[in-house]
Amino acid sequence: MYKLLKELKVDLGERSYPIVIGSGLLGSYDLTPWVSGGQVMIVTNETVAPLYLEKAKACFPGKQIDVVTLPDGEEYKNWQTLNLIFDGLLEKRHTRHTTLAALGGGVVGDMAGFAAACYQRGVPFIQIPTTLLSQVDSSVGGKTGINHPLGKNMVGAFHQPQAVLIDTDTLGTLPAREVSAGLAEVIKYGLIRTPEFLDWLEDNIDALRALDTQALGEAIYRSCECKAEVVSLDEKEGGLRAILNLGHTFGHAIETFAGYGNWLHGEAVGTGMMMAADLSVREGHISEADRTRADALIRSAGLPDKAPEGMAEEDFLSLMAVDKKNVDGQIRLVLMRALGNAWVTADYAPENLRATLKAFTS
Ligand SMILES: NC(=O)c1ccc[n+]([C@@H]2O[C@H](COP(=O)([O-])OP(=O)(O)OC[C@H]3O[C@@H](n4cnc5c(N)ncnc54)[C@H](O)[C@@H]3O)[C@@H](O)[C@H]2O)c1
Ligand SMILES: O=C(O)C(=O)C[C@@H](O)[C@H](O)[C@H](O)COP(=O)(O)O
Ligand SMILES: [Zn+2]
Repeated sequence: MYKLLKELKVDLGERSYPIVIGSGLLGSYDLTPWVSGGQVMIVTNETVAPLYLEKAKACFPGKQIDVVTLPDGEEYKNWQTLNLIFDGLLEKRHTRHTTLAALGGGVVGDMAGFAAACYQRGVPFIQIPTTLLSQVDSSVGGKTGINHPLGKNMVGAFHQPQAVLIDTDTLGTLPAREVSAGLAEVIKYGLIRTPEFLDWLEDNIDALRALDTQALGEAIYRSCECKAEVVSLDEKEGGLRAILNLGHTFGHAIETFAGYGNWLHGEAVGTGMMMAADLSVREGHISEADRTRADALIRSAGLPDKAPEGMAEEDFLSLMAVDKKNVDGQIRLVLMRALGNAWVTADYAPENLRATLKAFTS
């Protein structure tokens, strides 16, 4: 039997949905109340399927269950792979009353969610995230999509899930590097909106890296609570939601430069947050001591602190020029006024941005 740890709600009126957090959920938690028709298509990948597919199937008793198994990797978050989902849906005669279920990390979740947004003009989907990063971030909030060779997440849709089912037991099989990547997004919540969470993270970072179940449950809950609140206030990133992009303008440039493969999303975001902290110091918003504190926490999570070898200032500037937050050709960045207080702005000195880029490139 499962053990429920917490339940949260993303409050979006008729599109509201629960985030259920617990252990032993896969295999025993009944997800059929969130399935309106008789068909379910589980979208997963070749790494996750052997680990959790059979258990996931047991969450849909009485339903016709089909499966699409995608190749594994950020480099497959593209049109060709997305098409495999549509192929599977059509081959198995799934109608507009089907429900998709994303079983895997953020790559599977973003692609299955986008497929759900598009298939027969939109069908419901459920998120069953199995990485730390997807449990604390990508499964919540309805951003779905794929990458383009010229820019990260450039094609996509807002499409909210019916429910998010987080089984913390799945983290037991997650490689250490992926745990560190997930911690980048966890730290992000402390830096953008919840300073007291930063204190907690400093005390618990070693326990988190060691996969201490109690610490993980708490970090997942507090992260989802912060994300659910921000998304509930600003579903489609009219303003506030952009703070969830702390470190991402730099980070997405790194991922695109690296060809979506060598750098994990969380690693790029970790370095990107250090770059945002650096620029926040240069702009006179936070102190050198604040920056040192943020950097120490990011490093203690096992994250890199320099841009990829061979990536130059000009590479950053040309890749950041296509960022989705840009307005009228101006690069908008998420900066910090204090640790735990972020906002999006185009109001910074270009020479300070250049100095930041110089400091992180070799
Ligand atoms: N939609 C959003 O709001 C949002 C938020 C953050 C990130 N993202 C996106 O999420 C993606 C990154 O997600 P990710 O970090 O989960 O990467 P991922 O989906 O590539 O998963 C990381 C690796 O872990 C494997 N894996 C998954 N679950 C496992 C488990 N329980 N045990 C062992 N291995 C497991 C995967 O197969 C993969 O090899 C990026 O594409 C990023 O852009 C989206
Ligand atoms: O949910 C959001 O909003 C975020 O920005 C969360 C980010 O961690 C995530 O990486 C997201 O996919 C980035 O979105 P994008 O719009 O910058 O592509
Ligand atoms: Zn992210």
